Order: sequence, then structure tokens, then C-alpha cells
Amino acid sequence: MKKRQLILEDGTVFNGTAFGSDQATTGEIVFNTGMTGYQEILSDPSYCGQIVTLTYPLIGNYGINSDDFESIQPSIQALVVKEASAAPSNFRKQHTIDSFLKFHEIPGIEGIDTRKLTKIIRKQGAMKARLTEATETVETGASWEAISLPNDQVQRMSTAKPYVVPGRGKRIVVMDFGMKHGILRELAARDCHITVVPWHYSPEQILHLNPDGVMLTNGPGDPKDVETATKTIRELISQVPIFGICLGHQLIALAAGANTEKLKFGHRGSNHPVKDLATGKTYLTSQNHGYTVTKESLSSTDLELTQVALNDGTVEGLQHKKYPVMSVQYHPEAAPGPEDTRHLFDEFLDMTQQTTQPSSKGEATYA
Ligand SMILES: NC(=O)CC[C@H](N)C(=O)O
Repeated sequence: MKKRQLILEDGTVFNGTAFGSDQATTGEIVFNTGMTGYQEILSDPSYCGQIVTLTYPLIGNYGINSDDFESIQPSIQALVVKEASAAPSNFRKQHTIDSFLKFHEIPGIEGIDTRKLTKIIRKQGAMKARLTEATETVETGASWEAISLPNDQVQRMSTAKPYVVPGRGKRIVVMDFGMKHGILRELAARDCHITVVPWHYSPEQILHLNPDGVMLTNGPGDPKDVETATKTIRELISQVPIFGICLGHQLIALAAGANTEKLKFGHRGSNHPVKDLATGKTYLTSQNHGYTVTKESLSSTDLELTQVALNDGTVEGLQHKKYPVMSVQYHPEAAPGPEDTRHLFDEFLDMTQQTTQPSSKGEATYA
């Protein structure tokens, strides 16, 4: 078995065994605490450029199947696990995790105490890490600084050309920032006529499609890296009902004049409790994000805080005070994860009945 090392920016070195493809690689290291759903995590484009470690110790035990992908091409930088199952057992199984990662040229390392690794990330915060042959010397602080991580992930993950998923229902334009299939699945299940457009589509191009509503998807990286999209959303807010998920939520916040910031180590897992402030109900949610909307920055905007994370009090949901625009930081499409908040897709489609004409009082009148 080939030896491989995981070297963290803080100097910690983990020794393990290679699986997946061969190349050495560098990325931001993040952890996900979900007990299942590794295939969806591997193929979630929001992880583009990140080395993902999973706290659940046995990964790959039900194989890789044809049904559970969240994108065609997995885009994680590397995978770090305790044990990669070589003998998966499931009636849907098509590949082992090793052969799947080899095919997609993604390196992995196993034999790592991923819970110890996670505790280090929680203490030190998200940092750079390198996956390499065991013979490479440990990098020093200065050389880590010289390694810059990418900031063009949305450009790489978004569709290059618009395309249609036909339906007979509501006309929804989806701005693709690195969309998970789950979002399309939910809209298609509600018979929407879906037009998926590239991240840089202009307000004119979007409105020309005559949408009943605009969906802003999840996506990788820092929301401040896609200023063009923020400007587009700023123009759309008063003209069409909008629903934003994760990166889409952060972009609505920026467009409305709020701020975003990087969390110390992010939220990634399938059991994050979120409280709806209007009803007092708590939902379990699926999450994958490293940035958050700055709560204090909301006071100078027309956005109202609707939901908060119960673990750390951060912003989880927003609603525009004048227009039919809402967003959540978590994943109501829940792939993987609990389905508590799927109803938000229905609420979005209900919202598309509302007009966006401000009344004489400056409030929107919802027909
Ligand atoms: N899943 C997402 O859309 C993540 C949004 C953003 N890239 C973040 O990490 O916060």
C-alpha cells in the first residue's frame, strides 16, 4: 500500500495510505459531520477546491451508485477518511470509492484519525492543507503563504450555456453558481419550466425569459468573488420573486447592502438545528458553507432576519421587507440530509403569485 501524508498549514502531519488518484494537491481543508451521504458530498460543487474530511469513520461501505450524484463531475480537491471500504455492499452499487476517485483523478488518503483532525480544524480554523507523497518535506510558514487558493470556482462550476428542463408549470430561471442537482430535482418535481442560465447572465437577459420566479443556487467560494452576480440580483430584487439557497442567500444579502464574513470553520453536516423566528419551530437542516451573512449588517437594509442557527446564533434565513424575496443559508433540497425544509420550494412557488408593485405606502402588495 502506498504511503501518503496530509500536512496542515499549522505544521501538523498525518501519515496514512493512498487511495484514489496519485497526484499531490493543495486546498482548504474542511470537515463534514454527516453519518451518510458521502456520494452527495463528493459531488456537491460547493466543495470545489476544498480537501474534505469526513468524521464518520467508515466511508464507501454502500459504494457509489448512479442515482445519488449532485453534479456530473465531482470537484472536491481531495478526500480524507479513516477507512475507505474496499468491499461495498448495496444493490445499487456501481463503483468502489477508490475506483470512482481514480476515474475522476481525485486523490484520497485513508488511515487518518479524522475526528482528531476535525478537532484541530475547529481549534485553528479553516486552513490550507497539502496531500502528498510521504517523502516530501514539511512546508514552513512562509511557503504556505505563497500558496494562493483559487477564487474563480463559480466561473468553473456554473454552466457555460443556458439550457431548459421543460415543464408545464411556473417559469423559473435558475442562476447557476455551481448548482446541486437536488435544486433541479425539487423544481422539476413541481413541474416547473426551468431555464438554467450562467452565473454572469444580465438582468435584461433574465427578465427577457419572462420568469415567474428566479432561483439563486448554492455555489463554491467567497460570495464577494462574484460581484457581477450581486449587481444583477440588486436589479432583480424589485422586479421578480426570488429564492436564494446558500451562496444564493449570501448574494441576496450583499445585493441588499448587508455584509458577509468567513466563519472560523464553517457548518458542514446533516443535523444542524435552525430556528424559524416567526413560528418558533426548529428544523434539522443539511449545511455546507464557510461564509455567513453578518447579522449586525442587516439593520441598515430592507432584509428581515427570519431564521437563526441554534448552535452559534448565525443568520440562516432572510426575507425582504418590501418584495417577495427570501433566502436560506442551509439546503432545503437536502441531498444528503433531513427533509424538514423541503416545503420552502412550495413557498417559493406560492410567492411567485405575488406581484412586486409597491403600494402607495411603499409596501409591496401581494395579489
Ligand atoms: N453551499 C454553498 O452554497 C456554500 C456557499 C459559500 N461558498 C460558502 O462556503 O459559504
